[in-house]
Amino acid sequence: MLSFSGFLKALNEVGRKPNPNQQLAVEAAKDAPLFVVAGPGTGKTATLTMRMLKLVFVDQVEPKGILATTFTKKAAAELRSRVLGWGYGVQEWLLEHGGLSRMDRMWVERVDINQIRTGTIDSICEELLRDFRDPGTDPPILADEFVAETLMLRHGMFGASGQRRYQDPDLDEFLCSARGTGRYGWHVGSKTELVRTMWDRRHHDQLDWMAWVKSGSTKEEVAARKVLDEALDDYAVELSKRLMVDFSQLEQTVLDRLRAGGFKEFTDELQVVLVDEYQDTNLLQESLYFELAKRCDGALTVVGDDDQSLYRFRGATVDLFSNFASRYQSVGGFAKVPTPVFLNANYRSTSTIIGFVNDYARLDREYQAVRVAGKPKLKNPKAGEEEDFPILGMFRRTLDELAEDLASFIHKVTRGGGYKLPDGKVIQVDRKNGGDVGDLALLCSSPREVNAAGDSRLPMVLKDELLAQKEPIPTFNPRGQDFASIGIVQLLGGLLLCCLDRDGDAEDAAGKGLGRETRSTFGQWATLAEDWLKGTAVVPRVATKADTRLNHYVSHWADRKPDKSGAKWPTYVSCIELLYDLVHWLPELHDDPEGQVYLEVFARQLGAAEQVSGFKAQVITNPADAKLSKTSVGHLLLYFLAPIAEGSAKVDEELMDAFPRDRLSILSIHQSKGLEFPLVIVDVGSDFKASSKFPKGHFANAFKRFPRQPGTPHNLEDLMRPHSPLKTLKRDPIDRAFDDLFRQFFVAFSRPEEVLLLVGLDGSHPDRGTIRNVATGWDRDEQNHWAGKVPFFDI
Ligand SMILES: Nc1ncnc2c1ncn2[C@@H]1O[C@H](COP(=O)(O)OP(=O)(O)OP(=O)(O)O)[C@@H](O)[C@H]1O
Repeated sequence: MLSFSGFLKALNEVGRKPNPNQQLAVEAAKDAPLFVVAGPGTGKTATLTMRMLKLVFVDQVEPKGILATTFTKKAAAELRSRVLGWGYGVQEWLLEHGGLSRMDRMWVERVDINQIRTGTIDSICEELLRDFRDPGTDPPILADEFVAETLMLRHGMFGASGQRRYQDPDLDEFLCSARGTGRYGWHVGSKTELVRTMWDRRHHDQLDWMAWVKSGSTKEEVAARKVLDEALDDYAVELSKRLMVDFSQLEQTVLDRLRAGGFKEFTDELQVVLVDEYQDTNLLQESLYFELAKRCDGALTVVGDDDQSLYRFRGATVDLFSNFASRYQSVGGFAKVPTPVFLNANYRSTSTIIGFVNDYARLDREYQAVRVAGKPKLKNPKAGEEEDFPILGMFRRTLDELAEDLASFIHKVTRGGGYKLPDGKVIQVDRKNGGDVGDLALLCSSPREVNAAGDSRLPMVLKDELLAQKEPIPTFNPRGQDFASIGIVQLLGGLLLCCLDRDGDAEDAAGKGLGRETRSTFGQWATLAEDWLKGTAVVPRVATKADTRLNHYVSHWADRKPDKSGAKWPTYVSCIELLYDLVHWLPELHDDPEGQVYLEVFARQLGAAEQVSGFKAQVITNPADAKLSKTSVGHLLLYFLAPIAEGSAKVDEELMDAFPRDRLSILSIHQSKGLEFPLVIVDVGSDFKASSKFPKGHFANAFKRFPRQPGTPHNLEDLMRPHSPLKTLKRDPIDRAFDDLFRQFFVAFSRPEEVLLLVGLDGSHPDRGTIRNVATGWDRDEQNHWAGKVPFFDI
């Protein structure tokens, strides 16, 4: 058997060397349970990869006996590429220079690294259902986000028989109070999203659903829970009619089958399970992992960082990670004790940034209670070797001043001669070596361009300022606006309506299934498109003008008349053809990176319509059967265009996993998880104005900086957990809201490699303002730790 030192040598030769703590995790015995607590940039993926390769080459575990999961498709792809890249490298080196015994050589020669199973938990579950199905059965079809959202909207919220549950006053009140943030932006799309979150939690928290449904405390609440239950039932029925499962059902199905002794071929081979990003695991997933671990003698490695848990709103339960060691025994039922391993050498950031992040994590005394005990500080393995800039702060009196100065800073750094600090150091992207604006990112709690009152926020004002620079710098922020309110989206929607249903017949026929608001939105879109076609309307941020050929195209479509004489309009046309024909005339949707994302939403929603509607997104033109023709178009309105108009189909984070190099990306902090940039700008307080106009005790935007009330995820936890095996949380919901804000800024502050710039208005400056804000040094006891000793350099 190859020795561990022989393996390390091979790893070294391909340029990889675990540090001492990483080595503890890599070297641990095959069946040792491991609890790896890994701070930002400390080589989680690298360590997991090295451990898997050690299992194969040293312990001679069959690759197909190894299962590794991570949180996003992108992270899973990165893990796979490292396993294969490093794995083949090690294999080759061992065969050429490893001095292997005959037996070891036979093993190394035949082993196929490619058989290691890696993926997200969902992709693995899907794979299991596909690869290990009972003879004669088909695996279920996976309903993606767009399909699930559409079915919940059309059949859950509207109701298959036109119940219009979204208008039910009891349900409305119940949902709105669970949401807890008032009625701004409260429409059928946001209701559907919340109902889907509850559906997910029902599974994620392994709820006793019927007990929950019956547990309302007032007459109205009991009624509301009943309507909700019916909505979820209808949704489930629609999925099952189509032989579909959504993500929650997928995991539940696999868990049930595992518990019943299923997937035997797979579980007989399984030897080790490894899980990345375990801090964002939910109870359903924990149950799955424990169930899998039971099949391999408890050989479970989990890796994560409680400080970076951000997905409470999707049912993540950070305590499952923090308390892993005890849960492994008490819930998993294993006798072994997991070995804790702490990874704290941060390879990403400069010493100054690492120091700042360390202090930040320790700033709030209360927060320490929920951090993993014994967690060491991050340290810099290459301290002193690199250029180190101070943390920077840019705080201004007004939003306009801030945006102007920030745009000028960004211009200097990326297009000009650099930004010079008083000590002579210059901050500048390295354009000769491919550096560009994409080396910078602006992280905000929300990338929205306008606030609830309709006023411009930093992403909007900065965008305009950047375009006004000597060399204009475009931004990339596809989530800046409500999808349905974007000009090009409305125009494309309107053109589709003009082609599909110019006289509104199909809309009238579909009438009951469409809300009044939806029909009025359709009307606005169609008018916009018609005026634009005539040249009498401009569409915001659309430079293209309509030409006669497009006018022709739309007329022919609307009349279902081919433009070649003698030709016959086809009986069946797939709507995707229409979509791409129209897009041809709108370069904004293929040349512009934001436009490409918008087009992807249309394409995905059309894909969903194709899967869920009886007409498979076909437009039928049959003069002998006008009703059928109308119904086929009606289905496109219901399943393709209405979800867009109703705010239910939108840009989700998965649609934008690559960022253009020549634009400034504006990201939510959630989206930045797992990413790194040379220079990161964090908006810590551009939304918060201190004004004498505000009455004392006015807490504008408090939930984003110093919560006075719990947020939606905390409300949902309190509402649902009493009926979950997880039981009611002991920690106060406001404390949980604070904990989450500290985690959010911990993630933001740990993204940069070289430069961290905090920006905000003077009211948030620790010395100049009094606005309570956990991102600028305040703890929850209202003490400002940064006052008088500001940890950044003001520019
Ligand atoms: N032992 C090591 N020696 C040198 N460099 C290392 C070592 N371990 C990791 N690195 C480097 O550190 C960087 C971060 O590693 P990796 O991508 O594995 O981190 P991560 O912990 O998964 O990141 P995060 O969780 O913050 O997204 C990479 O550039 C990687 O090559």
